Amino acid sequence: MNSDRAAARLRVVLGHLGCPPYEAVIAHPTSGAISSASFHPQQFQYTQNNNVLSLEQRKFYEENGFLVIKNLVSDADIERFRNEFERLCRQEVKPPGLLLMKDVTIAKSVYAPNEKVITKAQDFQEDEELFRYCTLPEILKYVECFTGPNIMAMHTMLINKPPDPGKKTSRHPLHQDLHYFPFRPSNSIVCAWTAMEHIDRNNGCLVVLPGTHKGTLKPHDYPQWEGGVNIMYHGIQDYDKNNARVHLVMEKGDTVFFHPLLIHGSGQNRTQGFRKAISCHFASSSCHYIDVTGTSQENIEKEVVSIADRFYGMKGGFSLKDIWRFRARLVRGQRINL
Ligand SMILES: CCCCCCCCCCCCCC(=O)SCCNC(=O)CCNC(=O)[C@H](O)C(C)(C)COP(=O)(O)OP(=O)(O)OC[C@H]1O[C@@H](n2cnc3c(N)ncnc32)[C@H](O)[C@@H]1OP(=O)(O)O
Ligand SMILES: Nc1ncnc2c1ncn2[C@@H]1O[C@H](COP(=O)(O)OP(=O)(O)OP(=O)(O)O)[C@@H](O)[C@H]1O
Ligand SMILES: O=C(O)CCC(=O)C(=O)O
Ligand SMILES: [Fe+2]
Ligand SMILES: [Mg+2]
Repeated sequence: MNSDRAAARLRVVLGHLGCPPYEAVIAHPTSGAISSASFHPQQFQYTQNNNVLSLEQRKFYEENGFLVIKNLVSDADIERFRNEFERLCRQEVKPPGLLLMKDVTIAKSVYAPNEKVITKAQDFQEDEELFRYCTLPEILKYVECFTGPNIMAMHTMLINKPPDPGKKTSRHPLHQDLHYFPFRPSNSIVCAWTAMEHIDRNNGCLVVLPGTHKGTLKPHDYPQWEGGVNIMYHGIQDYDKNNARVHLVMEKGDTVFFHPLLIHGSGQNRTQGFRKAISCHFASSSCHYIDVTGTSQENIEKEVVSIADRFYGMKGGFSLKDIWRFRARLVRGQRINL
């Protein structure tokens, strides 16, 4: 009997015995009941055993490489992130390490320090108000399902996708986030991305290729786009065009958790609003750094190191690993390797 059928049968049997539903049985592994592990030997590769995800949710992530949790972050918190982002853009506060990035088209036209020129605020680990996002118990509860108990916040972003300036530069090409990360194993890394308003295809929602997390890391480079491409927006050149693209329509507060090998991107913003999302990449602190020399990640390492040289004045001697170690923050449990 295959394990799906076994699980279905168990549910029927337990139902007859008046036992709680299958998920609840998983929640009490010490009660002497049969745990999910004994039913799915080696079946779960991308999620950890705990009692947070339902069997359905676990299977969905295992199969697809992402999971949307509706209404996870409160309106009040999102309002706070929005206000803080505006303060950062007006440069009323300047937390150390924060990178304010402009859209390539906008950077070359006007400049005034306000939220209409900033495409992305990155590395807000020293901004107490925004970094709250990475410590929200409702976020970490899910993150733990992928990373286990020792959790580092590795990379933070508030994305403020501008109305497309007419050159399609507001798009983010299809990519795998792992391309940017010099640490492994990939299954212990997860991105949390929360919609700060209603997001659909009109304002450039996330687009995912379900199941691509089961593949390998692909070579990335700048796409050949006529209108220009933002710095470091590398894309995959040769992904399977037959792969179904799924557009994630999300409401304010909805949060998607996704695997760093999942191929994703975002389309152009055809509205006049600045489409906002906040995100953090988390990793188990027991992950280890790798040397990317001689791999497809060498091109991004060179770019990151040169920006860090310029930004932090780290003249020479610093590796990608040093840059990551310096920006990473522990959010739960113990700091081990990272
Ligand atoms: C320490 C770094 C760690 C990063 C880790 C990344 C991991 C990511 C992992 C997660 C996965 C995430 C996946 C991702 O998200 S990948 C995207 C990640 N992007 C970045 O990290 C970008 C970081 N941005 C910056 O550092 C600054 O904004 C830069 C240095 C770019 C400009 O700085 P600043 O604003 O102070 O500079 P300026 O106004 O004096 O202009 C200087 C020159 O630069 C030109 N210019 C400006 N903007 C852009 C642009 N957008 N595209 C192309 N060019 C641009 C500008 O026209 C001018 O050129 P020119 O007129 O002289 O020719
Ligand atoms: N033909 C294509 N070849 C390569 N990448 C594409 C192609 N079409 C879209 N993409 C990329 O896929 C992502 C989303 O595509 P999507 O089709 O949603 O956006 P769009 O083309 O900007 O807008 P729309 O199709 O809604 O008019 C973006 O990252 C975009 O860069
Ligand atoms: O457009 C977005 O919000 C997501 C962009 C993205 O995937 C990234 O920055 O890694
Ligand atoms: Fe990404
Ligand atoms: Mg399209």
